[in-house]
Amino acid sequence: MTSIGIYGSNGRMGRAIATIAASEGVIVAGGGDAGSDPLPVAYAADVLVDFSTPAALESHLAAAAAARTPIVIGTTGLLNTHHALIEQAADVIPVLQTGNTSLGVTLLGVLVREAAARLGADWDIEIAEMHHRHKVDAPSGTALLLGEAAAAGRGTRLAEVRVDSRAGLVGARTEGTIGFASLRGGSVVGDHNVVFAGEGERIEIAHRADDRTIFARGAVKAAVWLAGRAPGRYAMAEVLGL
Ligand SMILES: NC(=O)C1=CN([C@@H]2O[C@H](COP(=O)(O)OP(=O)(O)OC[C@H]3O[C@@H](n4cnc5c(N)ncnc54)[C@H](OP(=O)(O)O)[C@@H]3O)[C@@H](O)[C@H]2O)C=CC1
Ligand SMILES: O=C(O)C1=N[C@H](C(=O)O)C[C@H](O)C1
Repeated sequence: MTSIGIYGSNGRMGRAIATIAASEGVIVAGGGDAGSDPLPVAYAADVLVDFSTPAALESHLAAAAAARTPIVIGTTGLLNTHHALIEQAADVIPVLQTGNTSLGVTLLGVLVREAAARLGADWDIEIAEMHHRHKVDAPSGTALLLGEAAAAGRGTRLAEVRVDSRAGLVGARTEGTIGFASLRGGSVVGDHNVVFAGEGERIEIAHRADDRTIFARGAVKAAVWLAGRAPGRYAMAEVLGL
């Protein structure tokens, strides 16, 4: 039976993950939150899940690497420096990082990549997301994941074509860019809409999360799947067999 340690255990996601773990016979070996030492739980658990804050990621990765414990990272708002630390950690432990652990969004990423690959660069790609009023990062990790998928479908890197927001006299749209728009309000769990806008027609592919259970279920599944793997980077699509 797999045991997990939860970084961000008192948060919205941490609590949802503990509930799903209990219902699936996965043991919660411990948790960590602001101000706690991440090392004891890293040694106590078979695998760690991190749904906390980017500022804590470095210490969580260091603890996971010291204890040689695999880690699933769901925390969003990550910078290039965090991604570099994740790459380093993956030399010694299995790491799975994703902006969205749900089955629906993981499949959406595959569909978006495929659509972007088949449609010409004259089809403009825009990604809109809406989340609850408490969310602190924008664009959402999911929107960025979908943007990466679209960029990959076009054979480019998101960093080269990303436009985060528009306000004022910004000029006409540059062909090949991928635009993002973020809305915040109420209790919205997570809505994402990818728009492919062509001349005279438009394709929209959307995902709506009704409940955090979908992320928690994916996180627990990923954790169980990751335990005992060789060091390296892994993807949610592998966990789900997509
Ligand atoms: N990948 C995915 O599928 C999903 C990712 N997320 C992401 O997960 C993250 C958490 O979301 P959510 O649960 O809603 O956020 P919450 O604000 O509800 O929870 C954050 C948790 O992180 C803890 N925390 C804060 N600072 C530290 C620290 N230094 N060390 C350890 N823990 C710390 C908080 O502890 P304390 O209460 O003590 O401050 C709290 O328990 C966000 O980045 C969010 O975008 C969310 C949903 C799905
Ligand atoms: O903060 C959230 O709530 C969510 N965060 C993730 C993101 O940034 O995409 C996943 C989900 O949309 C909910």
